[in-house]
Amino acid sequence: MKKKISIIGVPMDFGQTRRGVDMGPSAIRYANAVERLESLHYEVEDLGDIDVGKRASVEEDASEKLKNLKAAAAGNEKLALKVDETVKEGAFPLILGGDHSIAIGTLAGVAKHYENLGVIWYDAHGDLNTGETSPSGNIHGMPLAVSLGLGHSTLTNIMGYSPKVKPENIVIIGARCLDEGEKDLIKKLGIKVFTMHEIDRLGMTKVIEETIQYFEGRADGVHLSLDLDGLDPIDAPGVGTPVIGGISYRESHLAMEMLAEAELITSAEFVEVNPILDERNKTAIVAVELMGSLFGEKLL
Ligand SMILES: NC(=[NH2+])NCCC[C@H](N)C(=O)O
Ligand SMILES: [Mn+2]
Ligand SMILES: [Mn+2]
Repeated sequence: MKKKISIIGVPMDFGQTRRGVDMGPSAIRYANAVERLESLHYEVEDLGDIDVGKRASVEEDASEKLKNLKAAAAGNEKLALKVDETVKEGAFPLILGGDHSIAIGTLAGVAKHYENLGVIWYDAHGDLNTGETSPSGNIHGMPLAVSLGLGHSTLTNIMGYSPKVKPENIVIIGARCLDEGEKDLIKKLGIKVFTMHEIDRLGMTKVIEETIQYFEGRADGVHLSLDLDGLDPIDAPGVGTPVIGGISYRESHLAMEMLAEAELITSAEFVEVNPILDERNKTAIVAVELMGSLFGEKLL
């Protein structure tokens, strides 16, 4: 039977302050995401974009540290409902961002269908901040904490349950920029992290082998949350918070190919593509190429 992939775009930019990341879903579609997956013999349904509203349409509380909190929460509520529907239907949810705050909605919609949802957080950052530890107030730096049940209740309560994931079911890959509070939380909760140091030292093959092993017998599904800034800015320049010294294009393909072979991933999102900061849509094109590998594309 042909597996069905349901694509959901989320033109969200409330989670940070740079403009343009709301155009990420369009840029990824223009890079032929649907055609690419269809060529791999999947049934692909593009459900269009979630209506996240305009910046000025919601009145925000001026004393709130979390920027655009109400607007971000409302958009994520809608996304969570849509994702929930696609999982119920038996389709593979593939979410196109948008800034990384959308992982709050994605995980809210996915995690209720699993006893022990695993999460691979492919990212230069930990996104483990709360209002107390965040240096910026940007919600895109908080989604993993929120999914652990930490942070503002407006966000943790989305879909009416919390936490969405357990610390022992998370693997972070590509970290090279962590705030102090995030480092403390990682140590306190014992979250598994492959920093760039481990990737250099072990090689990506070993990193993904260990990741797959780690989830064996532990997780009943695994969500891949891929922030394009996990890659080196040379390969993925169109992101709002680039950090040099990242995962290479080749290493990323290898990672996706190994995950495809292991048939581990049950939902995925590709986030932080900002066409305004990009070079000739390069970052969106890389995202689509990685999707190809994740869904089993091979040269021969
Ligand atoms: N999804 C991202 N690109 N997150 C970047 C977060 C940067 C920084 N740690 C912050 O909390 O503001
Ligand atoms: Mn990041
Ligand atoms: Mn991120």
